[in-house]
Amino acid sequence: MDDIDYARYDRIRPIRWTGDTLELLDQRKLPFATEYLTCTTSDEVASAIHALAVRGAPAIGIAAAWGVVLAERAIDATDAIDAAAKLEPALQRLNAARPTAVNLAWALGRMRAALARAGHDWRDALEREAAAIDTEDLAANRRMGALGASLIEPGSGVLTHCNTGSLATAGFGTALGVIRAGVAQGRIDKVFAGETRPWLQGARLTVWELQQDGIDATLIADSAASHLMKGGKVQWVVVGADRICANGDTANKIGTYQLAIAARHHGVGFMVVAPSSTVDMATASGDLIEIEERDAAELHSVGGSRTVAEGIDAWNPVFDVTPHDLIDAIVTERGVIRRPDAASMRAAFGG
Ligand SMILES: CSC[C@H](O)[C@@H](O)C(=O)COP(=O)(O)O
Repeated sequence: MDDIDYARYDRIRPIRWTGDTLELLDQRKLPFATEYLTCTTSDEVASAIHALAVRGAPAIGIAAAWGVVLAERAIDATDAIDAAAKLEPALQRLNAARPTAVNLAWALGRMRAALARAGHDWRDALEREAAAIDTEDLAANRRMGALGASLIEPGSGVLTHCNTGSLATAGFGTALGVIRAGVAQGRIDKVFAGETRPWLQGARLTVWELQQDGIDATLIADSAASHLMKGGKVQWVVVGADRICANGDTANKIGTYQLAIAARHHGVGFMVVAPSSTVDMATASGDLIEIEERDAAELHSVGGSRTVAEGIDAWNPVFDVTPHDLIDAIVTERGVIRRPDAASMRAAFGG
């Protein structure tokens, strides 16, 4: 199953820990400038998450974990218990940076737990935990790539949405990892990527990432997706997730829900690919997920140039929820759940 040369996908590193600082590849400037933002405090990391300098559910969890290490460097504490109390305000500010992707709260929960277990070496324990979160995410992505690709018949076309690649994760990607594996194995002949308005993660990031790998991808306007499916050009829609609930309902980038509806209408498969850190068994269904709403200014302009008359109102929810019954497969590093529902999710993840 593992016949993939992973090293060729290692070129893009969105998150670099230097030992003293956290360097984040500034995704607001891609694809035309490759610049790293240097964070020396946890509040700088929280701001970078909020401003989308670093984005993508797994990546914001990893960045936040390193943010806790930066917070640890700034405090004096007598022991791990004292440190936990002193670090908590910084953890809460990191947690508040973005609401929808559960990976952020999950990573901070792991950092709290690591501190609670630690002895006198609590500073090293926090650094080891952040590194483990990073390493485990890369391993999960590689595993999901192989599992997800195995569902795709040779000669298929796929459509993806937003950016779920190296930029959104520790490397290789979630949905984009499946696409990379599927192309490497000769299963996928054709890749389409939606622009992903308004922030254009697909147009600015996904097709650029695939170009770095030498994988041809065709960009489409988000509004061209149903027409593409009707023409029989894609057999699977492959997307990531920001939060998967206990019944399989899945929050992902705005526009995902309408892709799932169109896919079902056209007999196209719909696959969600995300690490188990994106699974939230404490949230029963998608109705309970807080959907982030961002500034209307993201809709008023394109590339910094105003496109909308002054005085026009705009509504900018940046995620939506795909009901579980529109999902054909959820792929995590723990395996594939076909036609997910509360029972199959419980069987896979407990709770
Ligand atoms: C692998 S990241 C999770 C999602 O699949 C991704 O597409 C997404 O929605 C990210 O949202 P973003 O707002 O760019 O952080």
